[in-house]
Amino acid sequence: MSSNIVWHGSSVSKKERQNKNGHKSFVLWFTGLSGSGKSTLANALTRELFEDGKAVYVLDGDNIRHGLNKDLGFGAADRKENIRRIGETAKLFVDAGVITAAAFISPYQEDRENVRNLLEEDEFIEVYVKCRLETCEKRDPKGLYKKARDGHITNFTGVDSPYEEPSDPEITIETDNHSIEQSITLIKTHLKEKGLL
Ligand SMILES: Nc1ncnc2c1ncn2[C@@H]1O[C@H](COP(=O)(O)OS(=O)(=O)O)[C@@H](OP(=O)(O)O)[C@H]1O
Ligand SMILES: Nc1ncnc2c1ncn2[C@@H]1O[C@H](COP(=O)(O)OP(=O)(O)O)[C@@H](O)[C@H]1O
Repeated sequence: MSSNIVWHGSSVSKKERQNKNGHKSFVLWFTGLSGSGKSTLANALTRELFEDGKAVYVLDGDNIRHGLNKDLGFGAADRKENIRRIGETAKLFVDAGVITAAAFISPYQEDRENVRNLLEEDEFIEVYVKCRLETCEKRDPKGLYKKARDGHITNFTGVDSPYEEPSDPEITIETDNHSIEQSITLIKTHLKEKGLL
């Protein structure tokens, strides 16, 4: 919709920022059902990387929906716009030299692929936080599944709104079977193998 706009180059490049920080910048995109463990893993990993001197930030669904995306709901079009804006935000963080952990249900494969395509190769690492609906519902950390089953919330992912599993994620964590510590180790091992840590 915008016209008559011209891109301005930056006086400090992404590479220079990465060199100053002493590491590459990229997005770890945690996707999965509500209660699967996205926020827990994003925050635990970020804490460890922060202690290790890395520049890190977490973008989290609940938090972003308090501010930047407070105008969006949970219908398919709004979820798409939610992920589009987060993708653009994550790209800015990567440009700023920051390791960015994004924790969003992001239920649609196409929307996740659009974010991947915004970034360079190796800058988007899809982490499928895989967990059986039954387990997520048992955990129900915010009581939302109960509300959805009782009909107080509609369009709830896994109940009356779809979740499309990633077809080829870089990392799959099965939080039914792995502890939080094991899950973090799996992610760090992948990042080291790829030369990102
Ligand atoms: N209808 C419905 N469906 C799913 N989730 C709901 C809904 N209503 C509120 N919530 C709460 O919002 C969090 C999900 O926001 P996201 O921005 O990650 O969702 S999405 O990516 O746009 O699908 C989600 O957070 P997590 O539980 O951390 O996934 C819920 O706390
Ligand atoms: N391996 C694991 N990884 C992440 N969370 C786990 C794991 N095992 C159990 N949990 C628990 O599951 C819950 C996940 O909640 P949360 O991180 O808010 O999920 P989400 O952000 O996907 O909605 C937390 O109470 C967490 O302690």
